[in-house]
Amino acid sequence: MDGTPADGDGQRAASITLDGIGKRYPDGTEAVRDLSLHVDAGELVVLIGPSGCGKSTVLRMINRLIEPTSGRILLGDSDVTQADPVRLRRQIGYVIQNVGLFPHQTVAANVATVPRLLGWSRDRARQRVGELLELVGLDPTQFGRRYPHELSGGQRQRVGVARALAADPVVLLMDEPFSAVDPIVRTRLQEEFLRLQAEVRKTIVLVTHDLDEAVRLGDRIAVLSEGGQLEQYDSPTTLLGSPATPFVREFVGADRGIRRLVVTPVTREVLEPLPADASVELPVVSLGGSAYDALAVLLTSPSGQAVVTEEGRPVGLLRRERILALAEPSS
Ligand SMILES: Nc1ncnc2c1ncn2[C@@H]1O[C@H](COP(=O)(O)OP(=O)(O)OP(=O)(O)O)[C@@H](O)[C@H]1O
Repeated sequence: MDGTPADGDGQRAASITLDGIGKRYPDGTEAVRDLSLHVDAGELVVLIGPSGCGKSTVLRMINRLIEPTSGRILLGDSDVTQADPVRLRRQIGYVIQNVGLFPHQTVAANVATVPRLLGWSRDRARQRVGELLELVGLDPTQFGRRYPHELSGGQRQRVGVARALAADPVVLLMDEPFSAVDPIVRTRLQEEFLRLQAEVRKTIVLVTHDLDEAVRLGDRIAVLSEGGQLEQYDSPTTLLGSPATPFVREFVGADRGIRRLVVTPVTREVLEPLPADASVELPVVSLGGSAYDALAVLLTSPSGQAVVTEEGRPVGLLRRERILALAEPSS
């Protein structure tokens, strides 16, 4: 986009402002009514809500695969409804559930799709493809020449992400990007994706059905109900700790306390001093690791205790009850 803000690292990311957007389909279905939402540059926001609440419609309005019938959408301070849609889409990466790779093109050619459309030289495109495949954890010499059917589901998904990042977009839109792979691969892809995001710091809007995924990935989560109504827009911890409406309370469910542990770190506040006779047999938990991982360790500790370490040095004792108390809903 012209006038797109660049951050200090020279990487580009634009804020997104949805200003009272609405979509009424030609058959009269009002998929989204008057939704306003702001996503900061470099932020990862997850849209979640029951099937049919309008998540995909919202996402596709941002890159104008669907035209809004009311309201404005700004990238940075430019109105996307005034932009040329084809040019706009080249500036916005888009990743969908089954990736949509071109089956008769190699991985390298798939990733180079947008750079080619933008008229990059062959050398520049080739170099970029190499960088991106490395970035998503695929060896370019090994995978660049393969065809999509020669990859696993998780590898295809990584190629999809690499392709979406190819032309250094200001925004990345992801519609259920990890839901087509099995749960173990999904968790690994999510972890890799968080590492990738820490590096590229794109503004990302991600749609999912999976609350655990939303909690793991989102800087903020927007919970939508029918008609794209915004029920709550908050950090995962606040959402799980203080659901704003009965709808959200029901949506996040009775086990929200346990979910909250995923995004709660083990801090010094929950530690007790290590007794002088602390058994060397106690399992070990890392300071700053998630309370959820700590609970997994504590559940297998016969005494319900673990030693907490920082950079390998013991710094305190953690009891199972302290972690369970963190899971108690505050409301
Ligand atoms: N082209 C269309 N014409 C008419 N109605 C549509 C069209 N596309 C979507 N809808 C309707 O708009 C509403 C929102 O659909 P949308 O796909 O945005 O929801 P969603 O939250 O992404 O759903 P899911 O989670 O099931 O993918 C639904 O009632 C859907 O039936």
